[in-house]
Amino acid sequence: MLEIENLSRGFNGRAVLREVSLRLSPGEYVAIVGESGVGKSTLLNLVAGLDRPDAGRLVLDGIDYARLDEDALTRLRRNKLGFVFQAFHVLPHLTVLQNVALPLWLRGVDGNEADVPAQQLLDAVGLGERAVSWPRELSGGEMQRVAIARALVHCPKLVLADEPTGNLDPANAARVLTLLAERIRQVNAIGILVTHSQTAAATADRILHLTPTGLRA
Ligand SMILES: Nc1ncnc2c1ncn2[C@@H]1O[C@H](COP(=O)(O)OP(=O)(O)OP(=O)(O)O)[C@@H](O)[C@H]1O
Repeated sequence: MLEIENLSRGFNGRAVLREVSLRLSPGEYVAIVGESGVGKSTLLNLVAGLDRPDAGRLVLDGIDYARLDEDALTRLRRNKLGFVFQAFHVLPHLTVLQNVALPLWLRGVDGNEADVPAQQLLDAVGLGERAVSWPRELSGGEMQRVAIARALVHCPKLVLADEPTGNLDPANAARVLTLLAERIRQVNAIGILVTHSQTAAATADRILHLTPTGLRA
């Protein structure tokens, strides 16, 4: 269970999020839409533990992680979260397969053992034949698909995606969105997708609108 309770965040004295609340159970996948600048990415960054709220609680499986110290927060992110962000950090000195296997290595899975699920995810995003390529040899959209494979490989319980199909052609966008929704259901995860695309939002179970006064259906 993810509980977002009265979450507030402002920058330079200007309130962006005001007491935003949302409760999601395992298996729930929601899309958050809203005008540019309303605070969608700000909200996702808070839920991802990449930024801290000014006020409010973020509770995942009973733990208020808005208040954890950096080490504990890093462990929680590593074990339970999968992110697909606009600024995807594909590591240049690792091959495509190694990049995807990385979340498994960080959880102590042996190198060879990690290769199997990493290859499966690469196949699922249509990059099975690029496993030994280097990130510099990929296009922007291919790199984005590597980032998506990496975000899902360790079956995270909380999957967060910020405009995950921004650089993709319609066919690959559809493939990635299907994979995202399937994975979330398969592992009974909680999913939050932030997007401007109606088509992308429609792949989630429910659409929520973020407005200056909060989240509404
Ligand atoms: N680190 C920051 N420092 C100062 N202002 C910030 C910071 N992060 C976000 N903001 C401001 O907060 C507001 C909300 O930004 P955010 O990126 O969350 O909006 P968004 O709804 O995701 O927009 P878009 O749909 O255009 O991506 C914006 O006015 C932005 O300038």
